Amino acid sequence: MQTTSITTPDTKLATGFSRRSVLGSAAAVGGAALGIGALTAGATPARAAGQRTMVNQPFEAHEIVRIGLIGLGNRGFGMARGWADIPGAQVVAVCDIRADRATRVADDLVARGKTRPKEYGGKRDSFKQMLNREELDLVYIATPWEFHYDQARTSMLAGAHVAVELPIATELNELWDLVNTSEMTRKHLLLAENCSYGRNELAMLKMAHEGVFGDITHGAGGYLHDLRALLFNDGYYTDDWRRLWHTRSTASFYPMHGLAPIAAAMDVNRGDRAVTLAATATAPRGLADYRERFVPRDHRSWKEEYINGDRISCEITTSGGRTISAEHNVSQPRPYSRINSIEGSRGLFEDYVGGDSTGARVYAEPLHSGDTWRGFKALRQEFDHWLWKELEDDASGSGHGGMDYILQWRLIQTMRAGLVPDIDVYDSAMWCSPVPLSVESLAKNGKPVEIPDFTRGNWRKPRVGLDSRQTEMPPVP
Ligand SMILES: NC(=O)c1ccc[n+]([C@@H]2O[C@H](COP(=O)([O-])OP(=O)(O)OC[C@H]3O[C@@H](n4cnc5c(N)ncnc54)[C@H](O)[C@@H]3O)[C@@H](O)[C@H]2O)c1
Repeated sequence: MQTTSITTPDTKLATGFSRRSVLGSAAAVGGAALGIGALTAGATPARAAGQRTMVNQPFEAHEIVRIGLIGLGNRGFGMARGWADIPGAQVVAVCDIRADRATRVADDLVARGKTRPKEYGGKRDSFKQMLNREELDLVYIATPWEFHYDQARTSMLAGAHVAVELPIATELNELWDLVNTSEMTRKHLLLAENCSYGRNELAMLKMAHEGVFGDITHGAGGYLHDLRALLFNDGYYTDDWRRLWHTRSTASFYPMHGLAPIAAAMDVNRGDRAVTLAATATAPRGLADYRERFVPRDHRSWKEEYINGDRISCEITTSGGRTISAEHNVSQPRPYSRINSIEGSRGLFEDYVGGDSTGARVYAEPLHSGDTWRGFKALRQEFDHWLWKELEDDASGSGHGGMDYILQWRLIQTMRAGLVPDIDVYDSAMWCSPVPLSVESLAKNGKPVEIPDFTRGNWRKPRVGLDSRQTEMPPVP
């Protein structure tokens, strides 16, 4: 399936994406566009004229949401069906640098009874042609990480709201540039963080907000997923893009799946603020060991050197005296876990006990006593989020236990009804900031570095986010 080579360092340099920038240099691509220049962790760039906050900014109401998709590999193909199935959403255009993948998705949607979307592809910047020609309300981006920033920024400048797969960008000035572009264009950009809509995560959020755990003091989350077989599978990640990141940088590439729900439960950017991050990295052992045992000697991966630590741990502090541990490890054998645990003055919750999320346990006063863990089932039922009560049947069978569908339904609902999105550009930037900040902290031998206040002071105001009030999906015209 590997027809076009796009991930060699040389072609990347041609797009403005350089190896040095991945290593945490502040001199990456887009900052110059809005005059950001080189940034260190704590610096806050001034707002340009005409730029104002997107905090509490509702979407304009859309009768129908016209969606364009960029990147139609593993993730994009699966999500295309979900987008097309949401009431009042239409996938009107699809784009992949590999044109055959655009055709595959278009064929699939037609086979499922949908109108055929326009196909774009063949070139690295075919997405620009799509953005120029199509009237799009929403662009969804599921390309390799190195393309997210440019594609997201260009989409907002073309007049569309944007949902981006993890991470929205990998450099600090790119994160700032996305914040600034969103504020300037009045277009929302959000991380398509499906795990924020996990059933346990949303129940945990509601319990945190209703005081079940008392004053929250600590949480832990992350992405612990044995990806070794997929990373070395020739047919999976296009042109090896994900494995190659492990040759370029020592960084926490992808902790957001576990970090985002914990940050939401702590009201980060909505009453509290993440202020410092300190990172540690273990030696890189897992990928080389796997290759040694399972990959033939003539495989191209034998030319690679893996430099990313197997486990990158980030300790985050908040202005409210809380701490968050955010972990990343995809290089060692282990059962899957996003950790997902939280504790406070009256109790605690732990997910992924016994290997998966069905083993979640809780202990909270005055309900529980005697040093004995209780199962989470009854409390989950009591604190079940309205989205799950409403959409359980529709979501069943969709990706990642249904949370992909819930994310998609809720985003389309907020767009159609003209509501404030649950996740905004500030949440997205904060959740993705461990990517560059872990590099910066590691370069300083693990010293804490400042996490920027992407809200520029608006974090103090408590406001609604994922713990939303129940509202209806507008009827389809
Ligand atoms: N939220 C989740 O649960 C979840 C799950 C899997 C993947 N992801 C994310 O989705 C993204 C894609 O991952 P994947 O596993 O689908 O990778 P993939 O390699 O299967 O797909 C990437 C696709 O992007 C295309 N592409 C590359 N450059 C392009 C360009 N300039 N224009 C248009 N298309 C381009 C490739 O041809 C390929 O089809 C990643 O960011 C990944 O982290 C998220």
